[in-house]
Amino acid sequence: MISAFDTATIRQAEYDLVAHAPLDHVMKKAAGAVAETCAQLIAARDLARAGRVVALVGGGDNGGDALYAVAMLARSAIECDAVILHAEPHPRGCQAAEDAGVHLVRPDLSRSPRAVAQAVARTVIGCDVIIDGLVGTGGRGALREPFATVVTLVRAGLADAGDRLGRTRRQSPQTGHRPGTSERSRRPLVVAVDTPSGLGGEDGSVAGVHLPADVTVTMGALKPQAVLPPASYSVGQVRLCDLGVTISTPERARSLGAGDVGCAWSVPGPSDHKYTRGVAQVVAGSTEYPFTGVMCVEAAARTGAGMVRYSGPAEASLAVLSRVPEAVGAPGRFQACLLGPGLSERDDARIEQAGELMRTAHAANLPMVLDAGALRAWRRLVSQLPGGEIGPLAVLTPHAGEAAMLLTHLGAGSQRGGISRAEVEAEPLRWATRLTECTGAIVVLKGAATLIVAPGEIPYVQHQAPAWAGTAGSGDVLAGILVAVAAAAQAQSEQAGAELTQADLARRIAAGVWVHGTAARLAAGLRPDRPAAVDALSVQAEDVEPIGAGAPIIATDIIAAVPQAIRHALAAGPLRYAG
Ligand SMILES: NC(=O)C1=CN([C@@H]2O[C@H](COP(=O)(O)OP(=O)(O)OC[C@H]3O[C@@H](n4cnc5c(N)ncnc54)[C@H](O)[C@@H]3O)[C@@H](O)[C@H]2O)[C@@H](O)CC1
Ligand SMILES: [K+]
Repeated sequence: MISAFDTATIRQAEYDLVAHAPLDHVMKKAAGAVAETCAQLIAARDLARAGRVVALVGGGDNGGDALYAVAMLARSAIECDAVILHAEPHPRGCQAAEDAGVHLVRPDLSRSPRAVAQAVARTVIGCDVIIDGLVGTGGRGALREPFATVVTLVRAGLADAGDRLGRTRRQSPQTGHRPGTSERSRRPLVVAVDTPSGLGGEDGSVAGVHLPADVTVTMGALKPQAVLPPASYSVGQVRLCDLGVTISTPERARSLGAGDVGCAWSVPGPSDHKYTRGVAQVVAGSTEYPFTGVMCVEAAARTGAGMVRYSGPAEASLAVLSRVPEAVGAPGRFQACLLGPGLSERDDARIEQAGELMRTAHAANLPMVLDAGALRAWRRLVSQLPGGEIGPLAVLTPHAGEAAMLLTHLGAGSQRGGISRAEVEAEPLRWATRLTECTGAIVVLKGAATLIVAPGEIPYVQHQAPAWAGTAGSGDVLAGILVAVAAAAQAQSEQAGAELTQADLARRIAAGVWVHGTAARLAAGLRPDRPAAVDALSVQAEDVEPIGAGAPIIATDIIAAVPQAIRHALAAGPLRYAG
């Protein structure tokens, strides 16, 4: 499990720590982790020269960490510059850097932000690693000048360096030149100290310009921006430097790893059969989108449902049964239902069928997953339920556009108008939480990082899915996985004679999201675990997964990889006891 805490909580824990240990001692430990990361990244570049590091230094202890880090690197014969961008930089850090032979660059801070930024850009050219020590946990609000312009110019330079490299690669057929690994990685890598400067929102929102990192070496504990989107899209690989702080307050957000999923997963024992493993009922597809159900049903079956029942248009039933002959067309007992993929609001017969199953599930307190068409038909479907309440075991799976539509419909926006998709994308945690408050349901807000939020619970955020997973049908596969997970959870509770709780269901749903993302990674040719290496300080440079790593996939590739993803989770989970 990866846990992220509020910045103020972590700062307090660090204060408590430095009350018992000298601050410089703690800072040197932090700086040591930054220096080690830089040295490893440079070593992996396989350079004929020693390598060069440039630190961008602000006025606080974040800048102090950066100064101590370059001091350590300079002592191991790496060429280092430190660009001092504050009138009063950390004095002992400056001294340490100077003593170690670091070249201190002091742009004239009385000049325009652009002139200062150009001085920075000149220093950065040709370096291998940029250490971002402008602002850390002491940052307040959007970056001020000259940092904002410095960051803008450095970002532009990095993008340009990437483009030039791309052109070289495209030219290779004419020149016969094949860029090697070291050339591929010629763009300077950015190592953020504690957090990329400019990212400070406690809810993952991003205000103003920031410097995205390839690796973030974070101190003490993970900050919210390390896991919460959209900020988390800019932290790169996160490495935790364990300072030995103790935090007893609840997390701001958590992410399940393979071992947690292995623990949460229902596995069949010798006395199990299809009904005790969970029967999933799927209502998907319509005359407009007849074949959506194929993906939902196959995904549910491959996730390990004991049985999958399917209701949909006649032509779709044939397609479902030809692909998954194990599916059952006849209605009957079920433990969780999935309503909505490929469901058209104009298909009255199908909406009526979905409504009937929803009433059955609601009356029996069974989990139900509401996706796509069922979210669009919210008013018609939910108004049929007693009190118009969907219940705690409902799982809503909107993407940002659907969440905006639903929030608008529920009147969750401002007085003047509804919520836009862009607003949800800018503050996904805020709006997922709002949606869960309005409905009482578990909300799975889909995106590059998917949030799983239940009322009053610590939100889960899962980052496994590569960008290639954003493809037609991927959401249908997720919905199929989730209904199988929900059916298994319900079946297990029935066996134990206990009520399935919303908190338990939310955790299992997060595990289902992990399986979907991990299956997509495997399908795309990536290794199952995203190299987040949060507690390993032995990173290899190839662990820094570049944007766009992997290869294109289609939704059915994800389904095919589901069993392998589950196998990986179970292998990382506990050895179960038969008793
Ligand atoms: N306190 C501790 O126990 C430890 C702190 N450490 C480091 O210290 C950092 C926190 O240090 P500080 O509290 O000095 O704070 P920071 O260094 O994060 O930020 C303070 C500096 O940034 C400026 N600043 C704040 N908001 C700004 C904005 N929006 N635009 C431009 N400048 C802005 C302030 O004027 C000040 O100069 C951590 O992020 C971490 O890197 C680590 O060394 C570990 C131990
Ligand atoms: K920073």
